[in-house]
Amino acid sequence: MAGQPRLFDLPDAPEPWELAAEADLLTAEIVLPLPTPTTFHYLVPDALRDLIRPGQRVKVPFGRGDQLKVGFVVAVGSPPPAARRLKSIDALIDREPLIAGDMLELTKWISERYLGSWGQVLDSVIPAGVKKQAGTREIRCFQLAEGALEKAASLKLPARQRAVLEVLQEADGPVPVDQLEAAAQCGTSPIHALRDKKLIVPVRQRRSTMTEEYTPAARTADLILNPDQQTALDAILEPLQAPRHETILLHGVTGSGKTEIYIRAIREVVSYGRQAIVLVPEISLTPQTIRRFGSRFSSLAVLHSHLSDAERHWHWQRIASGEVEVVIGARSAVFAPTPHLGIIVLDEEHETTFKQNATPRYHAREVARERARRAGVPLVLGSATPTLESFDRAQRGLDRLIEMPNRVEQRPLPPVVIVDTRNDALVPRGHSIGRALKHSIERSINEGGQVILFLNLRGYSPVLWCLKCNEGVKCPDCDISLTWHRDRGKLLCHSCDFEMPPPERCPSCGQPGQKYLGAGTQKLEQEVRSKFPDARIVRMDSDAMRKPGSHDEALERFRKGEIDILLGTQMIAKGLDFPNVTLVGVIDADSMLHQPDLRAAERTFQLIAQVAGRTGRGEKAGRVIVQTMSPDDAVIQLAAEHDYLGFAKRELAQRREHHAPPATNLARVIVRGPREDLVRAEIRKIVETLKETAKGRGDDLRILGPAPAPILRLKKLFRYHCQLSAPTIEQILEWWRAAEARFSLPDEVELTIDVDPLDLR
Ligand SMILES: Nc1ncnc2c1ncn2[C@@H]1O[C@H](COP(=O)(O)OP(=O)(O)OP(=O)(O)O)[C@@H](O)[C@H]1O
Ligand SMILES: [Zn+2]
Repeated sequence: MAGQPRLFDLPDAPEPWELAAEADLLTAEIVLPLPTPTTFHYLVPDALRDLIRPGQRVKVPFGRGDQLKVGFVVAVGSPPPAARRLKSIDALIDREPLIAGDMLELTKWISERYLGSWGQVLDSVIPAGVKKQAGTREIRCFQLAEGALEKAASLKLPARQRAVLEVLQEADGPVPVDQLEAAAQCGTSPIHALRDKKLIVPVRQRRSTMTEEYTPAARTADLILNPDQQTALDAILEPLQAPRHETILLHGVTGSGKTEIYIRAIREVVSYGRQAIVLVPEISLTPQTIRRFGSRFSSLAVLHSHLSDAERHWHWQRIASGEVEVVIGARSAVFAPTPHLGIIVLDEEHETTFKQNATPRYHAREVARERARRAGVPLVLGSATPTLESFDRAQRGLDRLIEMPNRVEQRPLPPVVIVDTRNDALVPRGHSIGRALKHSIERSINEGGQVILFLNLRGYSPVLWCLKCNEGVKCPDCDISLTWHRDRGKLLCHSCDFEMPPPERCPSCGQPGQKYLGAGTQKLEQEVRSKFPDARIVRMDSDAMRKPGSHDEALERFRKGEIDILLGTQMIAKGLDFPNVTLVGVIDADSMLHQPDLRAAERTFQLIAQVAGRTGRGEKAGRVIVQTMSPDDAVIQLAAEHDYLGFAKRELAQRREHHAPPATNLARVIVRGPREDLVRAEIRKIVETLKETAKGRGDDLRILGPAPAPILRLKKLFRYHCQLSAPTIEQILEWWRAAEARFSLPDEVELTIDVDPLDLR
């Protein structure tokens, strides 16, 4: 800020009496959900003076036509020095602020860090159910008027009216009419009489209509920590007790007992009267974790994606009141309105679902880091396979690294056997399960163990191949092969909602003779059933687990031993802890490896290590079979050796060489629209502007592209992209802001900027 402008600098300076009048004006600074970084000042009408606070929504006239728009109040104060002729706020929407001051500041930070508009961030951060006050109802109540009791003492009142006054005196606050009638054993007339005498006054209050009571799970005792766990816990307790902010990366192999450490650290936080937020990848996928927390803490709020608006609002209020000790939730739970935050834990730190794939494109880990920093509390990141971003930070001493290289009770990590499917007797003939894996499954089941089979592809066949065109049948709206879902008799696009019955002739050349290629989980299920007719089998993927609760139910049956083989997509790779699993089979390690993505190797390593981690967790030993056509690939070999450090070292060197994260920072610009020529022309202009703006900002700003996006057409729109890279994120942000002001896009073309992109398709 340049300081207060002096009076004579103003084009037409107000007369002194105008200024005096302005001194008494109250204005509010408002952000609107528009794609602009600007805030707007409005006059606060007298009627709202005592009611208006930051965090509330208001309706304000906007633009030439004074169209009413909804915005958030972010500050209240005297008019800004240079402001002239301000418009007035039209109406106040919320009685109470929807968001506290510190969280307002955090949303502002997000809008800056991820190049979004503050208004849009605010709008998306506050759940719809909270805005609507879903699940609450306005109730007519009565309370005592001021001095009512003294006044009543000098009056002769009928017994019923006295009874009403007594009830209100005892209640010490507003009482709903029906409750008042019941407690005073009267009808409405004594109440109305008292109101007419001005002894009681009506008030409206919002009450929850939710009756759901939280039933705590059966309590279980704490485990005795082993020395590794104790060391890790001590490292977390130190900043916790100080208290100060520190980010701790807990790199512990699968089954090293990380959850128990979180629980102990949170126990400490709760003993200070503070609250904890635990972020997990996708809540409906981790019922076990929730149950574990539920059995250790008396008040829990679980924020999962199946909540109704009313339930979400109810939880939000419980959390804001401070009564909830632990909030567990997916990505957006990082915004839980805990009044006295004590710690944030982010489990399975490597999961990509922590990054939001729509505006605002924030990463929950970075938001958690910023929130924890502002609150002066620790952030704990846990994973057996940390992202290279987090591992690199820790190695450079920016965050604290704690290693837990061993499983609890000295259990060994399972041996991993790599099977080369090129020489298998079955796989080249179209089977998904090769000979070695088949024998291992038989042996495991005969010995009373359970089996997990992993294939990261849902549907029956991923491709319907035309032998004439030598091409798969694609979605008419996307550049993506349609997947055959035999159970529904349809070809589906996994990107949009398109579906169609399988065509008898190739839609592109009109010739018959098409072939289904490859196998998804549905085909795998069929093969497993025919190979192991006596086994009890369950398939777990988003098609099979569509009903809320079905996932939890299937896992419960697996835990009880009612299922022999659990097969599925990455849904089964996450955090499951079943002691009787003696075999894990990875059907196809290559599909992930050959993706055109800078993180393909990292994802392959993570997935193999994580699925492998589901076995050997109990008394029985476990083993893992990885089927691949690239048995010599270094990544697959390092995963088989459980060598995270070796992998990280190798991959970090490669990223450095290719100027890829974490050696550099990226932002991806995507331009899309219905006309390819327009989109291409616009991305070229944008790149030109970016190149010009980069001049004089140092030679380490780089721009890649423009180029067609790997999926050129998606949901009917053509997509082109480019990538900005720079040594620091601040450089990227400043560069973009300087260039952005100079873009002017035609209406049919949309632009998205994705800071720290994870999805590069
Ligand atoms: N100190 C301990 N003594 C005995 N058992 C323990 C101890 N700590 C944890 N366990 C048990 O070890 C198992 C693995 O622990 P946990 O699930 O916390 O591992 P994790 O590190 O989170 O693994 P993953 O990364 O695979 O999810 C659990 O069944 C847990 O109850
Ligand atoms: Zn599609």
